[in-house]
Amino acid sequence: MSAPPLTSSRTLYFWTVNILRKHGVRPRKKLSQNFIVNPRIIHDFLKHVLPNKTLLEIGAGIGSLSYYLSRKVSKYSVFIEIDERLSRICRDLISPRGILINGNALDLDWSVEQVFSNAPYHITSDIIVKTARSNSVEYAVFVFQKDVVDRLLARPGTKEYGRITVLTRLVFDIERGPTYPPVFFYPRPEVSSQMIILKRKRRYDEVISRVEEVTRLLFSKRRKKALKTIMRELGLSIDDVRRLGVDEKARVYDLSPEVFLKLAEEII
Ligand SMILES: C[S@@+](CC[C@H](N)C(=O)[O-])C[C@H]1O[C@@H](n2cnc3c(N)ncnc32)[C@H](O)[C@@H]1O
Repeated sequence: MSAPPLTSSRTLYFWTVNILRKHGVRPRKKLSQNFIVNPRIIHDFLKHVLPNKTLLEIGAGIGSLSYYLSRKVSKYSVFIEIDERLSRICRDLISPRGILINGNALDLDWSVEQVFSNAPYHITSDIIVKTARSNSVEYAVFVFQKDVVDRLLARPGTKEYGRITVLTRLVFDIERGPTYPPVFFYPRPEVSSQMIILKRKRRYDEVISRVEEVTRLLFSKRRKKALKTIMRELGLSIDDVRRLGVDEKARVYDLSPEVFLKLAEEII
């Protein structure tokens, strides 16, 4: 099979549509199958590859990105695709050093150092949590729907701020990448997408696991006064909560990631 052409969006678009047609594949919406048809996204991903580190791509699709990722790393690379119709196509495109697995990425072990994905939108939160929990992963580059990136970077006290923001901010340094309009994908998704780069700054340990538990308990009451909610849900005294720097007037969703970390350390 010919290499995915990166000369123009027109050639990559026709290459993609022709392969899908040749194999009789209709993209499945419920698997978030929106393929990259603009080479700029592939170039942007490739800029971030660390050639001497093991690599995983989640949702390899027909292999447009996998082809290049598998050739850019000198160590082994793994490509996971849930849809058998697509994994058969992708298998022929990745380099002989790459391994293609037909399966659900969420059920498999991610023992690699870097993760790349034009992510299937219906499982973005699961992907972020699994990336955080997989300590071997030092580095991850994702394309998500733009509103997901906004949530990861949201400030306390905003409606986008939530559990996933707290977890991501504690575990990773986060960098916002370029934005891509729907026309960069086939079929076109409804909204724009954005690249995000995550660099691990902290291991997922017992404390971070406790942070997940604390945010689960507290964010179910996100608009309630933080002080009372913490006392009730975590069984801490008013003095303990004040000592941790929780403002009397703050609501749960006003608390910074660092305060959630202190709460987790307090109850461990
Ligand atoms: C947005 S498409 C990206 C396809 C390709 N990497 C590209 O960029 O053109 C997401 C891909 O993830 C696959 N996928 C969806 N859920 C998955 C899962 N749980 N595990 C592995 N792959 C999955 C879909 O079948 C689809 O091919």
